[in-house]
Amino acid sequence: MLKYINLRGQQLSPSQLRGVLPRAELDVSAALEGATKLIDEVRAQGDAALVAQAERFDGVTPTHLRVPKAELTAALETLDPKVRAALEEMIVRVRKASEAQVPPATTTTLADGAVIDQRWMPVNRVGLYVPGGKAVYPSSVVMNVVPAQVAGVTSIAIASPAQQACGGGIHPTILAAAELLGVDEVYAMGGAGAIGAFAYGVPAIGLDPVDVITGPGNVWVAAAKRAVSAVAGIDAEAGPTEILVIADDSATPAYVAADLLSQAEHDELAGVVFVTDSEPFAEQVNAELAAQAAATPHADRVRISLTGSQSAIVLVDDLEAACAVSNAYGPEHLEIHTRDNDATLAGITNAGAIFMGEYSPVPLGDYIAGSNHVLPTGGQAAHASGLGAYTFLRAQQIIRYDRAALAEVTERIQAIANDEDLPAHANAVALRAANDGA
Ligand SMILES: NC(=O)c1ccc[n+]([C@@H]2O[C@H](COP(=O)([O-])OP(=O)(O)OC[C@H]3O[C@@H](n4cnc5c(N)ncnc54)[C@H](O)[C@@H]3O)[C@@H](O)[C@H]2O)c1
Ligand SMILES: N[C@H](CO)Cc1c[nH]c[nH+]1
Ligand SMILES: [Zn+2]
Repeated sequence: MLKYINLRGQQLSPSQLRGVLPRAELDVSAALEGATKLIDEVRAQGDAALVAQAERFDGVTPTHLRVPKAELTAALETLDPKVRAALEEMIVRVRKASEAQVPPATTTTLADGAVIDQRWMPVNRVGLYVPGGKAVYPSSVVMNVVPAQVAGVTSIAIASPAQQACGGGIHPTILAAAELLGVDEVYAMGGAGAIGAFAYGVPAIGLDPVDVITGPGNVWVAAAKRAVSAVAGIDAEAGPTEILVIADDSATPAYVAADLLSQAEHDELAGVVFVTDSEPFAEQVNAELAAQAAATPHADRVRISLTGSQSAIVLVDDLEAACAVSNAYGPEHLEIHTRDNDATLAGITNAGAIFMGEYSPVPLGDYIAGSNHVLPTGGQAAHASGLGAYTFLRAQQIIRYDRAALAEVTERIQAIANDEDLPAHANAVALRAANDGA
């Protein structure tokens, strides 16, 4: 089912590894031009472009671009109680874990009367994207909204594509999740156009520009976030899902295969990579995968994902080499199924989230572990974090020096300022020293 890349007996550098590891042909860079055109349409034509894009890509005219409050209320009232209970548990766990992501304010005293405070300020307004193309993602409402609320953001807008199956409305479970969390600014708009609408605003529907845009999405959404990132802050690009599993022959083939399959069902562009030091075990997992893939409801999508250029089994000499492969790839999700999982973890540097052992599969993190499922893709785990309360916070330093503390460093400031040929800087402190008779 998965093709093999055999790296045994080779000592490759991280950049050489990146050259041979699988990646999707349609990546964010390739989608950038198309996404930018869709954003430009929204900038120029506002709501008319959003409606035209929904008709073109979602095959439906949105009933309203701005969802009326009554629809949100009705969606929660009619929500299946079991789904409501699951959402509520997810909210509780994600909120607890997100609260641990707010750094404390600090005060550092450098000398008498010389103090630097650091505080963490939430941004004012955010636009949160909730995907809704091949699947609908009420869980992403929770994963976006809860950390924003924990950070203290007061103005929250949500966007999700209009659904043909819902007659041009947003899927009711998404609306119910928004209502459960007390968010009532919800727009039926999807893809790159929705990201453009958040970044630049759409006055005709009362949508003001936001400071930060977060949330997962397909390659067009991820490209649009990159395109607007000079205008609004973004989280990681969080594009088509990826899973990389490191396993040795102590693991259970059916579990490894099921977890690989779980992420393949998101998108034909989903990346599925399995790294192992055991060829017989690789064959068992591949056979399991073929059997499970044939029987899964989204078999067509899964087959395209598993056989695409972005998916493979990578054979390595040992688990140290497996970690090197994983670090070079920088997966969104890394699962570790080895005899000594913590020893393997010690070799890992780059990953969006790490799932340890047979009983911590990725779908646990997708829904209810308490961790956030909005995670960096396309190798961005090398420099980016998953979504968290910190995504909505800015560190601000507050400088408090009194007269004596400034006098103590005046000479040093003058020395550096003059060396940089910035004498007005030197003068600003010299003036105070002169006034104080120093
Ligand atoms: N990395 C993460 O944290 C994470 C989390 C959850 C989901 N995901 C990913 O989110 C994605 C969800 O994708 P989806 O498609 O189901 O929903 P989506 O809402 O992201 O995308 C649907 C929208 O894409 C646009 N679109 C569709 N075809 C297009 C085309 N040819 N050109 C331009 N725009 C087009 C349309 O505007 C449509 O409304 C999947 O790839 C999934 O793997 C990622
Ligand atoms: N696996 C996705 C993150 O890449 C998140 C998700 C939401 N629903 C199901 N799965
Ligand atoms: Zn998932």
